[in-house]
Amino acid sequence: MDELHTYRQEIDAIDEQLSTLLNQRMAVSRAVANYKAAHDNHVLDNQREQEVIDKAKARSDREDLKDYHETFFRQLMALSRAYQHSLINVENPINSENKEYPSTAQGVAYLGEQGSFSDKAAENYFGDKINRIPASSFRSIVEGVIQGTWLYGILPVENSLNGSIAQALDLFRDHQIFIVGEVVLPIRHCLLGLPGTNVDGIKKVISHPQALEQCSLYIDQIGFRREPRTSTASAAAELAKTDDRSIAAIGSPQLADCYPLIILKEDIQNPGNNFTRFAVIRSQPIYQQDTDKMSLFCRVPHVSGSLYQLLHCFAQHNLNLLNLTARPMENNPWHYDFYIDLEGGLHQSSVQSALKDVGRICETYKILGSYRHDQLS
Ligand SMILES: O=C(O)C(=O)C[C@]1(C(=O)O)C=C[C@@H](O)C=C1
Repeated sequence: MDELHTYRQEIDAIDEQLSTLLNQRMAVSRAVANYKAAHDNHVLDNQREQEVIDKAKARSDREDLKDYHETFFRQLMALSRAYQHSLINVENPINSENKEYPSTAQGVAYLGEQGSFSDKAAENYFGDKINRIPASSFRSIVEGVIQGTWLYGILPVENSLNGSIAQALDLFRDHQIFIVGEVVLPIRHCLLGLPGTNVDGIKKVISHPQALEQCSLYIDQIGFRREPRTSTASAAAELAKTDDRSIAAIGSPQLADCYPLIILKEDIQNPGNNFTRFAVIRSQPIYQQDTDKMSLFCRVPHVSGSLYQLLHCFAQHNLNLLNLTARPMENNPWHYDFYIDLEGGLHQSSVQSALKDVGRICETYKILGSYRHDQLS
């Protein structure tokens, strides 16, 4: 028997012990995952990981092995985290019953007033089956849904010309809300005025900043002054209360049905395909077997290559990304979280495998929802 063979026998014996220990360690990690799920704790605990690494380095019997100890335990804990994520995020929702929402909650809250694009999006999604309640801000919609005042909320998340709507994405990241569906609306803007208004006499236009931006070419061509309002519908409501014919509002043609205003000019939006995507949100996720789109927030370690690794794992599992938006972390300047939409539902094995890798790579990640994409998107 040569020397190498003897060494390999020794390594096999050590590996056997390591495998036994790995079984034991992962069993404890599984118990920790259940605890964390029950107590709403994050999987990643940086402080604890540093303690584990420091202790491991101190146990090293040679100075030149300290770094190997560190890497070994870092990897071990990344695997432990991946396992915990797979138990908390993937298995539980699919296998468990979708939880009941609070019985007091009812209706769907949308931004703005009657006739806003959000109102139209809510109508398209729910029809007349459910009350539509106007709300004054994104935050009040999210808080009302979490507190059980409203069953659903509807928020614009992306415009095909202007990109992601950062404020909505940040609320998804920072609150316990989930996306359960989406609506895509073609955005057609018109110029609205009081009856008797002459376009030549208009000096100022009021609307939501997104709408003003979406009509920037027309506004600049005529030379109107722009003034932002909280929504297109609140701009229309404000105009209807005045008798000032030097002001016009910009918004959907439906606003002319809701307020005593007339359409002065139709289709003033910038040329191109202008669609807005709305997310239907709820305080509890709904996981169904026929979903085909998912949204996530991912936080990768702030080191070279980590975002590449994250994207690589979606590519490896043949999953097409539909959106990737970097959002700054509030308490950590120049560091970013990544909002991701991908093609595929949580019930698919390729998605579940990719998410196991995502859990290994990310410091933390959150599944925002698995839902059906709207045909228009
Ligand atoms: O101690 C915990 O909180 C664990 O979840 C266990 C563990 C580990 O595997 O050691 C895993 C993830 C945490 O980031 C820290 C440590």
